[in-house]
Amino acid sequence: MTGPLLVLVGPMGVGKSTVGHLLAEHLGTGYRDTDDDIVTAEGRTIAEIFVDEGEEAFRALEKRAVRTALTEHDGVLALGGGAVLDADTRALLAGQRVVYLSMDVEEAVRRTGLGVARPLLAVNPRKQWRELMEARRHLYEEVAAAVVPTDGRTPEEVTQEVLNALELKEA
Ligand SMILES: Nc1ncnc2c1ncn2[C@@H]1O[C@H](COP(=O)(O)OP(=O)(O)O)[C@@H](O)[C@H]1O
Ligand SMILES: O=C(O)C1=C[C@@H](OP(=O)(O)O)[C@@H](O)[C@H](O)C1
Ligand SMILES: [Mg+2]
Repeated sequence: MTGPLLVLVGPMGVGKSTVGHLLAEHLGTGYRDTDDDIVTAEGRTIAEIFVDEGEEAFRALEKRAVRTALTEHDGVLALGGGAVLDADTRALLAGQRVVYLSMDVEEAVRRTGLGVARPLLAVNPRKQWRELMEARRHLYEEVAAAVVPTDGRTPEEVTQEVLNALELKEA
């Protein structure tokens, strides 16, 4: 199997970026995040892209960024929370070691707060998060080889659970 050592999916704020960095450290490999790739390539924040061009345009950039990263990167890869909405992306993930980091709604609201960094949660985050999860939960489950709940766990504990779930040894 080629491609990343593992891929993290899950909703906004679940800790994909935080845990992804820790996993890369523990595994002695590189970390890559498709949101960061898009920001670097575009020279704009995710929020700016949403405001300037809308979600559809962001999804097109995201789709390309995920495909490129899956080809180029052999370490830990974190995707944006909505990447699994795209059917072609889900097909590409079918051959990968994908971990779904999950959490409940109260934890989600605590972690994402009310900031503007995540435009999809800018108004009424609790309701929006519930609706997003209704639409996405089955997609995360579909692509995942393992599900790791993060509620009440520190990023370090989540990292260990991911390593255990995939039976990966630390470097
Ligand atoms: N296991 C955890 N417990 C508590 N807070 C966490 C945990 N994982 C991440 N966080 C915090 O939640 C916020 C979102 O984390 P982030 O890694 O950016 O999530 P994602 O990339 O999935 O959107 C950050 O403030 C981070 O410090
Ligand atoms: O769930 C989503 O649709 C999104 C998640 C974000 O990434 P994180 O999951 O890393 O916050 C980012 O890609 C964008 O704001 C849209
Ligand atoms: Mg992230």
